[in-house]
Amino acid sequence: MEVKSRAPGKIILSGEHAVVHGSTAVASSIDLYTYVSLRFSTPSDDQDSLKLQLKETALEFSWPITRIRASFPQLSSTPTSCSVENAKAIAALVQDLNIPEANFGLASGVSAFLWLYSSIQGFKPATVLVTSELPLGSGLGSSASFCVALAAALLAYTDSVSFHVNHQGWLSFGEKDLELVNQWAFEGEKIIHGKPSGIDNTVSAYGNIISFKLGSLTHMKSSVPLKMLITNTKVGRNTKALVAGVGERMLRHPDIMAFVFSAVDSLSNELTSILKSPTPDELSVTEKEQKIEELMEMNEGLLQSMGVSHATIQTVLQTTLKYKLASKLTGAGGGGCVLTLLPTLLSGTVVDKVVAELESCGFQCFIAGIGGGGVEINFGVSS
Ligand SMILES: Nc1ncnc2c1ncn2[C@@H]1O[C@H](COP(=O)(O)OP(=O)(O)O)[C@@H](O)[C@H]1O
Ligand SMILES: C[C@@](O)(CCOP(=O)(O)O)CC(=O)O
Ligand SMILES: [Mg+2]
Repeated sequence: MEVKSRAPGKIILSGEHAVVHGSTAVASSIDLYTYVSLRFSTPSDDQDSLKLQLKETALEFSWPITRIRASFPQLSSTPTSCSVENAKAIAALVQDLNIPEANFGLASGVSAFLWLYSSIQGFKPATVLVTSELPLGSGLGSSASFCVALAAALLAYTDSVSFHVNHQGWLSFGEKDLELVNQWAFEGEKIIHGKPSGIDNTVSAYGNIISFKLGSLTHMKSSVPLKMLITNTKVGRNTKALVAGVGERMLRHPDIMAFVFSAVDSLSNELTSILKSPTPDELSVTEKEQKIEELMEMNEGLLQSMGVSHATIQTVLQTTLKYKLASKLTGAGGGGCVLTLLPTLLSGTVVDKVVAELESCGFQCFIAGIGGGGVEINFGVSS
């Protein structure tokens, strides 16, 4: 019995961090995925353990099922936050793995895995293989796509799940089941991020472009092509620490930060109406692109005032500005990835020049497809 799932990463077009404090944010799925293959052991495998293989790092972790069973005497089968007691049990299971120092960031992902696996599937021996096309810890939502793909694979075998056929053996979940995948993924994100808003797991589960505010969401199809250059500064950072840093700044300057978050809310609402309004209407694509560029610049300024920029992000901003292109960081900031809008009428020569200049700084540039579908599963492929 084997199932494979895939869940997309994301870019945040406006509103990161402020969304954690109740502002609206706009995000889109991208066509880079995390894949999870789940295979339950059969009696002939003679395997009484749970194995987790992380392909990119070539790491493999394994726990005897008896040990996992003893760690979680009581678990709820509906989406539940990990209690302090269970978090301690998970910490003990992870500590014994001796994860190499260079990969220590994976500990929170492994913890989320243990929580989701045990809660959803209980104590069945299995092998889970994870591969990802996303750079980890770069603002493209690898943590959320990991949790969504994991929750999807784990829920695929539960009774009464319904699917729609998509393409080439890939299936999508019915509405109710998709929301269950999303809720479990959110519980995983809590373990990795501490205080996530839920936007990343929601856009990874549902796909498309969404406008999101405290759990309420609007799906959209953009009326503007939205071609974004993604520049990875390759400076590693940790979303949990950056989100906590913004929270602390808010405690120090509550009145000022309330204005900043409110400005972001208005900005995301304006972006939502630009993206939703049909073209052609009173605004041409070029006029809409100019408005989006201005909103990106303003959002970047507000993100700087939250304290989540980085010297490398400033370098990307200054470089793209030389070519009259607008950029903003995406995701938690502090390094990670920066978005640059590539207007429809921009010549290929300019794109080549700006990419060459950014890459000469040691950054990595790419263009990802925006606004595709969300999580899918496949019962017919072997990894
Ligand atoms: N494929 C994966 N395998 C294991 N853990 C993962 C994977 N993808 C993400 N994670 C977990 O998520 C963390 C990165 O999440 P985060 O700091 O939120 O950055 P982002 O979500 O922007 O990539 C990693 O350090 C790891 O703990
Ligand atoms: C900063 C934040 O808005 C987005 C974080 O995204 P990422 O983990 O950096 O991809 C946090 C959140 O919304 O949960
Ligand atoms: Mg994340």
